[in-house]
Amino acid sequence: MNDRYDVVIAGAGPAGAQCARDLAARGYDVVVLETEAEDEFPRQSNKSTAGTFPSMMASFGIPDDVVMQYTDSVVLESPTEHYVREQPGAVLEFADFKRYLVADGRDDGAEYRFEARVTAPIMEGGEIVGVTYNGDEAVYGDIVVDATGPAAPLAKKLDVVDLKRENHAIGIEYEFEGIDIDRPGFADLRDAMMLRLDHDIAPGGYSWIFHTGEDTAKVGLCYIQNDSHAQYSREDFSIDDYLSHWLDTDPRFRDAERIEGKQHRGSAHIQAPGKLHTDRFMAIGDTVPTVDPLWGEGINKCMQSGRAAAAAADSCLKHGDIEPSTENLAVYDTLWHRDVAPNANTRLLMTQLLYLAPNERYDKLMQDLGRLGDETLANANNGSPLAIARLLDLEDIPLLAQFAKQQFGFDFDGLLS
Ligand SMILES: Cc1cc2nc3c(=O)[nH]c(=O)nc-3n(C[C@H](O)[C@H](O)[C@H](O)COP(=O)(O)OP(=O)(O)OC[C@H]3O[C@@H](n4cnc5c(N)ncnc54)[C@H](O)[C@@H]3O)c2cc1C
Repeated sequence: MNDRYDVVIAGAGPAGAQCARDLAARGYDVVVLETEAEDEFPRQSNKSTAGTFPSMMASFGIPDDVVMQYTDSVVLESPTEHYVREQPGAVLEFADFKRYLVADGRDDGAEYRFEARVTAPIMEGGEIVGVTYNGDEAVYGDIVVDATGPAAPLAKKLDVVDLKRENHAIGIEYEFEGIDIDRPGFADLRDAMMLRLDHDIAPGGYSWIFHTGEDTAKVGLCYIQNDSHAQYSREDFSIDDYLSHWLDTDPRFRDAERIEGKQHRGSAHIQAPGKLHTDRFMAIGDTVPTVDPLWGEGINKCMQSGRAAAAAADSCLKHGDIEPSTENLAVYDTLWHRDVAPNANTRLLMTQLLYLAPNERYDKLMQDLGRLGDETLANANNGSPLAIARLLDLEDIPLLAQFAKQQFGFDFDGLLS
C-alpha cells in the first residue's frame, strides 16, 4: 500500500471529506484516515441534526437525495413567544450526506482508509511529516490536516489548539413521529427549523425541533457547561433528563414516539479562535473550533474551512518548490477569518450574553424582533454593533453588568447603585 501522499487528512467528517474532494479534484494524491468501519459509517460520528441552507448546498454541489426535508422558515421560540423568519433551508440525512462526500471524493481519486485511528504526528526536524495510526502503521505527506472534530489528536500534540473544558458544548437529539407539528398556541412548525431559548429546557443553551416530513421531526437540545448553565441548571439533571423533561411537559410531544435507532449525540468547543496551523499542518472543522457559537451551524463552516485549507495547500504544492511552512500556509488563516468565521470574537461575546439572559428577556427579545424585523436580526447575527445595540435596552443594564463581571472581572455594582 502507498504510504506517501501530497496531503494526509485525519477524519472523514464534513471538513475532512470536503478538503479531500477539493484536493482530489485538483489532481493531488490525498488520503483520508477515518477511525470508524466503512460498513457502518457513520456510527458514533452520525451526530448532527444537519439543518443547513441553500448556499451550502450550492457551494459544495450537494445533491437533493441527501435532503430529508426542505424548509421555508426559521422559527425562534421563547417560553411564551415566537418569531418567524422566512428563510429557505434543508434538513439533511447526515449519514447519507457523509457517505456522499466520501463517494464523490473517491470518484475524483481521493483514497479512504477506514478503521484507521490516527494517534500521533510523525516528526522530523521539528516538523510533521506524517502520522501514525492503529498503533504502528504510518503514512507520510507533504501536508497533514487534522479534521477529527473535537478529538483533535494531532492539533493538540502540535500545540495548535488548546480546547478548554469550560467551553465544551454537548448536544443530544432523537427523531420522533407523531409530533403535533402545528399545535394551536404555538408557531406552525411545518417546513420549519425551530430554535427555542428557554432555560427550563436547555439551561444556558437552546433546544430545537426540525421538521423532517408529515408528523416527524428531529428534537434535541444543547448547552455549554459554563456559568450560564450553572446559573439556570437543576441539581442532578443530565442532558438526557432535560430532554425527557421537555418531552413530558410540551403538549406537542403528547403522542410522539421515538424512531428506533435515530439518536444523535455529540459535542463541540465554543471558544475564541487561536492558532489554526503550523509548519506542514492545518487544523480544520470542529478541531479548531469552527462551529458558529450562536446557533451551532457547523456543517457549512466546517466545509468552508476544508475548502480554505485545500486552497492553502494548493498554493504551496502547485509550484513544487514552495515549502508548506507556517508563513506559506498563512493564507489559510486569512481565508478562515475572512470567509469561514468573520467576526468570530464578537459573535462569541453575543452568544455568552444571550445565554446569560433570563427567560423573561427571551420573551421580550421575540417581541422586539417582531417589531424590528429580519434585517436587524440578520445584521446582529453578522456581529454588527449597531444592530446588537438596537436589540438591547435599559432593562439590560444589570444583565450587561453581570456579563462584564463574568467576562472581564469588572464590577459595575458600585456604578449601578
Ligand atoms: C447534536 C448536534 C447537532 C448539530 N446540528 C447541526 C445542524 O443542525 N446544522 C449544522 O450546520 N451543524 C450542526 N452541528 C454541528 C456539525 O455537526 C459539526 O460542526 C460538524 O459535523 C463538524 O464537522 P467536522 O468534519 O469538523 O467534524 P466531525 O463531524 O466531528 O467529523 C470528524 C470525523 O473524524 C473521525 N475521527 C475522530 N477521531 C479520529 C481519529 N483519531 N482518527 C481518525 N478519524 C477520527 C470521526 O469518526 C468523524 O468521522 C450539530 C452538532 C451536534 C453535536
